[in-house]
Amino acid sequence: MTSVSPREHVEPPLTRCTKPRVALRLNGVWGTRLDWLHCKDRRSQSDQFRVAQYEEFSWRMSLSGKVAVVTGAVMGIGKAMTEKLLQNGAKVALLDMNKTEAESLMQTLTKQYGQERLLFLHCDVEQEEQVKAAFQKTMDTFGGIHILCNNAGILNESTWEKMISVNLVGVIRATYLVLEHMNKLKGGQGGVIVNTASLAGIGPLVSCPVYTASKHGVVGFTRAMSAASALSGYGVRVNCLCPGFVQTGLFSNIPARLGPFSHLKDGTQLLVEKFGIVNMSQVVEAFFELVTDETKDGAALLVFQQERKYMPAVSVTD
Ligand SMILES: NC(=O)c1ccc[n+]([C@@H]2O[C@H](COP(=O)([O-])OP(=O)(O)OC[C@H]3O[C@@H](n4cnc5c(N)ncnc54)[C@H](O)[C@@H]3O)[C@@H](O)[C@H]2O)c1
Ligand SMILES: CC/C=C\C[C@H](O)/C=C/C=C\C=C\C=C\[C@@H](O)[C@@H](O)C/C=C\CCC(=O)O
Repeated sequence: MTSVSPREHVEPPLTRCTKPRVALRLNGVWGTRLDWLHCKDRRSQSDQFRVAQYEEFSWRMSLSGKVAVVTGAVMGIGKAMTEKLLQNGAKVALLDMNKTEAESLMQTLTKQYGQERLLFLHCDVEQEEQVKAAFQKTMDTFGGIHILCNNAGILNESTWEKMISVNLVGVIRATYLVLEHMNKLKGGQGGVIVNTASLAGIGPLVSCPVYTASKHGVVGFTRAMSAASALSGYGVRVNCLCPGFVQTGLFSNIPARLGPFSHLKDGTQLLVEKFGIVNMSQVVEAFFELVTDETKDGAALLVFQQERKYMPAVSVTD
């Protein structure tokens, strides 16, 4: 039988695995990051490992009792993130500028989950003092912050400075401010940050050059912040979510959002037809994986209509 030394990384041929990653002890030897596929076909194929005796524990983080903050929480992807977090036992502080939508959503969520697990805070991620106050109010109300979802974002190439300010500077600002509470070196309990980027953070959206820049910035900041946190001992994982086209308010009336590049709207429509529309459920499952899978750090998870996949980090030193 192949014995796996604790330091050896063994990555068996992957088939789609729907079970969480586990760490296994094979006859007293721990396998690191072993992907023991629970899929039936894997077991029939597997002659590498005969598990005489194993203990397994999941890499999955439980959300029960955890405190999450979601920016841009009252509509679209942020609303779906909020609902997924609540369904899995977390307390959620919803930060958004849209009070009207918030009132309606809070009524619905309070009926379903109870008001003790919910907090809406009017907050513009462009405003340092509002973000700082929102995080403090969350700490005072729930006693901690374990998860930050930097989701607020806009698309309008006519107001490109504002787009950078919300989509990128807002993510950086909220990250630095939440670390004041989350960072283990500052008395925090550690945690995880998920930044909502986009496929446009991986490849160019020709009709949206500044939106593309903002999202590329989010991906780069995520990877660098993840490494900085790991090397500094903050105890905070940082990942980014890169969905394709999703039917939300941001994805409406696209030509009007292209500003000086509205003449390129037909090319954008072709891209939409090529990539298709991603279901919100797929976006939310990918988000949930980034939050709960504690092996994910510095990850960029791409969400397409038919699959999701991790984008390998490009190293300039290889
Ligand atoms: N819809 C898509 O196709 C798509 C695809 C990939 C990534 N994204 C990203 O997903 C995130 C959410 O977008 P969405 O599609 O759900 O859009 P949306 O317009 O439906 O929701 C965005 C939310 O953010 C809030 N918001 C906007 N500016 C804010 C600010 N300054 N401070 C606080 N809240 C603010 C809005 O009020 C709204 O509730 C954005 O970062 C967007 O770039 C969207
Ligand atoms: C008009 C913009 C509407 C919504 C913005 C939102 O963020 C959605 C973006 C959706 C798709 C962007 C696609 C970008 C596509 C190209 O750049 C592509 O060539 C690169 C993207 C991913 C390739 C990675 C891979 O296939 O491995």
